[in-house]
Formats: sequence, structure tokens, C-alpha cells
Amino acid sequence: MAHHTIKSPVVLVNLKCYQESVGHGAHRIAQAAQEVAEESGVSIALAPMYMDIHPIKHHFGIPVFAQHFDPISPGAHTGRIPLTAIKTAGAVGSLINHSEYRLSIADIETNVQALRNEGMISCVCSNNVATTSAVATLGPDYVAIEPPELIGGKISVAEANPEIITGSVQAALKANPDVKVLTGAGIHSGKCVKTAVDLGTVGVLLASSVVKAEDPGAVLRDLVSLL
Ligand SMILES: O=C[C@H](O)COP(=O)(O)O
Repeated sequence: MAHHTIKSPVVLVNLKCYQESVGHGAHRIAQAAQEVAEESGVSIALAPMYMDIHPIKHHFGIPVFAQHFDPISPGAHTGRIPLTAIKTAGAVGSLINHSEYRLSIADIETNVQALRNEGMISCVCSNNVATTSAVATLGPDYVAIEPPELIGGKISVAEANPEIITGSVQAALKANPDVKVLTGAGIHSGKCVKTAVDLGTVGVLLASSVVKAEDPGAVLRDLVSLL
């Protein structure tokens, strides 16, 4: 089975569970993402809430990720989401172990393997260099380095802690040369994205600067402006 891939550099926008991401809000951001991706040639992917995976996949030509799925096989579970559900809805991949939805290392391994088996893209989030090294050995497509204290803030990790980015890139490559690293937390401008790429990562994972913007398209245009 062919493995889904996304051309670098990548801007992956996690819509989280913000009020601005619900229903029409998600479509508004997807429309902006599609326009800016077409104009700029930069890959822009979205990770919406579960119920928006299928509509966004159906209406827009951008890659769609899940924010999470459960490390379970289909069966007698209630209120959970197996991989087959996000795949059938049209997701090309999923975040795993986001700072706001941590998993055990065993469950991270299960989910990375499950995505690989389906030809889908795995993006495992990590909080520091040691975690980056540990999860990179599991062979995900991406590791996103996100210091939790900078998530949702106005100071980007690219400005506040460039060492954690370079350290993560080195640790990931040492553990597994095929793993690509994304920079996350507080990313809000083209300068942040440029710094992230200059430090050796292949793009960014971000949320609030786009989701909470009055004009998400204007922010996305700025984010890709120096690539
Ligand atoms: O998934 C996205 C990250 O948690 C970063 O969020 P943020 O851009 O709001 O800091």
C-alpha cells in the first residue's frame, strides 16, 4: 500500500477544540488554508475535530489529520475512535501524544505502527529532547517538538528555546535518520517559521495564531511568506 506523504515545508494547523474551530469555523479556516496553499505552493494541513474530518476532506483539497485516535481495534468500545474511523472519514494521518492528550509509550508505539500499516502519516508530539529521542526510535513520519509551557502563548519556541529545536533534530536523526521534525508552540509569524526551518526542522505545528485570528488567511499568508 502506498504511504501518504506531504511535501516539505509543512504547516500543520491543529484546530484543537476551540470555539472558533467548530462547524463553520473549521470550514472558514480550511478555505483560507486551501487558498494560501495554492498561492504559495507550501503544504498546509489541518487537524480538525473528528466530525469535521469528512466534510473538510470532501470540500477542500488539503490534507486532513485527526488530532488523536484510540489504540484499539474495532469492537465493543463506547465513545472511542478506532483508526479505521478516521481513515474512512478521509484522514491521511494523525497526531499522536499531543501535550493535551498524552499517551503511554506503548500506546504511542501501537498507534505509529497502526498508521504505518494503513499507509498513513504519523506525527508524534514530544515535550523535550529526551522524549524526541525515545519516540523517534518508534519510526514515526514526524516528531513535533512542543515545550508545553509555550503552547498557546505569544512567544514562539523558535525565539525562546532554539536549543530544544536543534537538540531535537539531532536526537531524532541519531535515533532514526528517516524521521522529520516539526517545530511547535507559539508559532505566529513568517519569521518564526523561517527560524524553525533554518534550525533544521521541516515545518511547524501550530494552533492559536491561526484559529483565533480575525483573518486566518492573513496569518497563514504571513506564516509562509519567508519560505
Ligand atoms: O498543536 C499545536 C500546538 O499545541 C501549538 O499550539 P499553539 O500554536 O497555540 O501554541
